[in-house]
Amino acid sequence: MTIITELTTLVATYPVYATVIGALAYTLVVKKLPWKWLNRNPKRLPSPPGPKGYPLIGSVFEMPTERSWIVYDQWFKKYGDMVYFEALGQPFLVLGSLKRTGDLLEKRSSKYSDRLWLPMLIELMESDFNFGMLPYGQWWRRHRRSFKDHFNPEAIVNYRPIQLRSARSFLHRLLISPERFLDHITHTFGATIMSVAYGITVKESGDPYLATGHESQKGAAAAGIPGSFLVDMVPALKYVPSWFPGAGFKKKAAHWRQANQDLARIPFKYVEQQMENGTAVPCVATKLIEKLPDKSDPKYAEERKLAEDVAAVSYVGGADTTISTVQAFFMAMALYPEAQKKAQAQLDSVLGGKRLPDFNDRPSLPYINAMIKESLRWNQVAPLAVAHVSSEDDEYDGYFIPRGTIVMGNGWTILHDPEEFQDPYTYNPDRYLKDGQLNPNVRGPEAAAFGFGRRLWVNLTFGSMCPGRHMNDSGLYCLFSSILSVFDIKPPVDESGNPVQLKPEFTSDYLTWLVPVQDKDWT
Ligand code: HEM
Repeated sequence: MTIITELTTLVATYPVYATVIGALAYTLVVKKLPWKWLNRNPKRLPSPPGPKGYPLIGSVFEMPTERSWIVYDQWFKKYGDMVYFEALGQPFLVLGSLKRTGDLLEKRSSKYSDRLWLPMLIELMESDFNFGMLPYGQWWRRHRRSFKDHFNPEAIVNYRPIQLRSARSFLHRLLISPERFLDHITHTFGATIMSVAYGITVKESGDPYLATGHESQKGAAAAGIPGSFLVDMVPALKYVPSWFPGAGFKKKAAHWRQANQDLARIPFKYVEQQMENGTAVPCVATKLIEKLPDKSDPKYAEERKLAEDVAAVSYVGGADTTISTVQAFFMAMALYPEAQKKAQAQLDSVLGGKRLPDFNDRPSLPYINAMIKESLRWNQVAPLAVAHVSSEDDEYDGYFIPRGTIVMGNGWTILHDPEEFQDPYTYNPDRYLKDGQLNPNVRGPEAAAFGFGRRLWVNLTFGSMCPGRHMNDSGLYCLFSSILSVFDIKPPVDESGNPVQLKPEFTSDYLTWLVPVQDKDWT
């Protein structure tokens, strides 16, 4: 039998193999390569500089799998501040300066604002409630508009009492069990968001809402990196049944799908019931539910889904990012006692050692404000932000960039540029201050810490994209100022009582974590 006959028999006998082989062929031959064959680059413009790779497979073996932002940073030194490569026919473009992110992700945002469609994350795990994953379009825009109503700079002022209460309860927990500070950080931010979004007061430990949230976040971290699952490269694999050898991803997807559904649906349903009983605590969800049309309205189901999504996304967008920043802050305080002392001296002079800080003190605490900036820069939580995808062929600076290119701004490179941030690996809040006040002429980390491009609605000058950054900012202020007004943060000591030499190492995940923080039991 020839190989063709063998293949035909196999395919006829086992439709699953037919799906897998067909899907692979479609992906490699039809989907990934046509721009080269169809005349989409009539001027024969070159691709931007970058590793050339091998025919067909491209740079698949050079593509970094660990701490990719550092590898891309080295590539910028070799190829310039814009690096292009292909892997298995998929084009990638990594941008290493604010000029490049500004030119493409902001000025040409109509062409560069799409998202990757990751079948594992979005379809199989049903993470589409997180509008950060949705493609650019009307459905995404409606989510963003609604989210903005609840998390814009004016709206978040209403959440200050919750943030203050959470910060004070954090201090209490820290006093009782300082060695469990990592658990306390996690609990504090989960509790704050559950209270803001759903008016729910979580349990002191073993809370089921927080456990579900953590499980959902784990799924997003695992499936959020393009290429982590083969089904992202070969979408038709999603039809493979879960009993099929090698289809373990389907079981994982089912587990995380359940967590996502529980996260989005259970607390929202709880609030609906509380509202019916007249016992609901005012929160984002109550406001969203109040605005829903009548149940008999044909638009009700769609509007309710949108409301459910918007309440839930505050957890997935806000918890891990902020928690990781606070963990890094603890490390920075232990490593840089001078910075800690300066902050404490300022707190003492404002509070007189008699009370805890509140939001009215913020203008008098420029050093704390500088610490927030430096904490976002020093350990950048999302070094490559969230990947954008180009939705049209484009010509830029004499180069051809095909539609479907995955475009990433390397925020880490931008925020560790020694020209802009002297001695960039040192935690130094003073870099943002002049005569004791925030210096408006120094670039803040907001320019690159929160992503890039037009998927934002406020403050175009920052080019910031994360719509939760105001909430994040007030949460960090509240916590940093509260902790340093009553605690000293020091490195742990060894058996002889000597301070342990700490080394800040960060993981290589989609969001970075201090090693080994991400291995802890988070519930
Ligand atoms: C240190 C804290 C945070 C960091 C570093 C961060 C970072 C980011 C980044 C890099 C993006 C994607 C930007 C891009 O596409 O280029 C993003 C999007 C988003 N963030 Fe944040 N974030 C933080 C806190 C928060 C908080 C507290 C919330 C919610 C209360 C939030 C909600 C969101 C949402 C909903 C999106 C999706 C926006 C969209 O696609 O239109 N984030 N964030």
